[in-house]
Amino acid sequence: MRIGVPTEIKPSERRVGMTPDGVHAVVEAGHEVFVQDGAGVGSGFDNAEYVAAGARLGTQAEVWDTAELLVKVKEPIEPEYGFLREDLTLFTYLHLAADRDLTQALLENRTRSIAYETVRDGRALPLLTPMSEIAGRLAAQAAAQYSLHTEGGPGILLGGTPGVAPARVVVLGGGTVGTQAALLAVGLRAEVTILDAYLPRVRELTDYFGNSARVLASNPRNIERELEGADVVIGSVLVPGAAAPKLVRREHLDLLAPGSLLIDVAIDQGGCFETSHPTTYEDPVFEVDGIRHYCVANMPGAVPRTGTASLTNATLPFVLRLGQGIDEALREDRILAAGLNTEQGEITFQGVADAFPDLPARV
Ligand SMILES: NC(=O)C1=CN([C@@H]2O[C@H](COP(=O)(O)OP(=O)(O)OC[C@H]3O[C@@H](n4cnc5c(N)ncnc54)[C@H](O)[C@@H]3O)[C@@H](O)[C@H]2O)C=CC1
Ligand SMILES: CC(=O)C(=O)O
Repeated sequence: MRIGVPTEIKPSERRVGMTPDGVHAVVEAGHEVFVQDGAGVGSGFDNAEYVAAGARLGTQAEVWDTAELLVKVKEPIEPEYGFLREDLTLFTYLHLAADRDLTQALLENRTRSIAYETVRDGRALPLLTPMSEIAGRLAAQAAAQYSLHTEGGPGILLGGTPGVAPARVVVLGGGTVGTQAALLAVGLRAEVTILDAYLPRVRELTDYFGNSARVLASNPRNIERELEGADVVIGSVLVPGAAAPKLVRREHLDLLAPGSLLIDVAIDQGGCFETSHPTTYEDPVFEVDGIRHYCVANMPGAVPRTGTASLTNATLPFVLRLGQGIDEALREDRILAAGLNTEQGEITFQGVADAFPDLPARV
């Protein structure tokens, strides 16, 4: 199969769809891999490493136009829509429920798309998890950074100091992002509360964190009580593939401590705070009613060396499976089939169909 790996062009995105080691494994399996000239540089891989692994190098147009399967990191952005076509399968993060324009472009061009974030094995999301692990850790780092006076924050050390109380960090959604964010915040000695709506997860988190963090069932009253006086709120809920539920509304902002920070990691699915909108690393923070919002939609893009290696570890077995025949893989592999979001001009994923009831769907 002809497999393409283009350069990511989203602002501040330096990850790439495959490491040279990944390319080597795919070439060994008998496939042709076309990597865009310079695609790996931002992740620390130069052209020579890809060529040594068996890839051919090409321009953006050559890579997109020749690929049967295009392995990316981020969703195509507007300048890439012109490359979409019917005999192309996209394998990448898509977050379509939050992106009407891209959904329409995929449908109009009849492109088949498999979204990493909805590939699903029971409750596990094997291709979202590696980037969620990174984003969760980065969320705690961002909380520490943007609490500094020098970064426009209130001048709080998350862990406090002997005799001075630590910051209160509230984590909404205790899945992969939430757990990693809480772990680092606990490590910094902040006072951490995690809320999750799924009771078996609440039990797991309670056992896991012991006395180091409070774990509560998520409901509107518990959320309101925890927002009161919070210094940092990390939004990390997910209903896989669907638009994120808005758990914090504008009127809740008054409950927070002055100068506090909302970090909406779930922004890629539309965000779980009513006042959020996506930002990039070029201008990550904005203010609403005196409350700063950090809503970077590609947080792992800042750690491309870690991110690209971690992503390839997870995607490679699925790329090899698709390489054996995309139709067959989607028919026989229910984990991979859960990732199918669009095909032949129709939405094929329930959460995306629910977000855009006026667009053609087959779910
Ligand atoms: N901004 C970025 O760069 C990145 C964003 N993400 C996003 O972060 C979000 C979280 O991802 P994961 O942690 O991997 O998901 P996950 O599925 O591991 O965890 C989500 C948790 O939210 C809980 N939940 C669902 N509804 C809830 C509610 N109403 N109240 C409280 N908890 C609720 C679920 O029970 C689950 O435990 C996703 O939207 C994901 O796409 C992930 C990586 C990077
Ligand atoms: C999950 C995702 O969209 C990202 O890592 O950028």
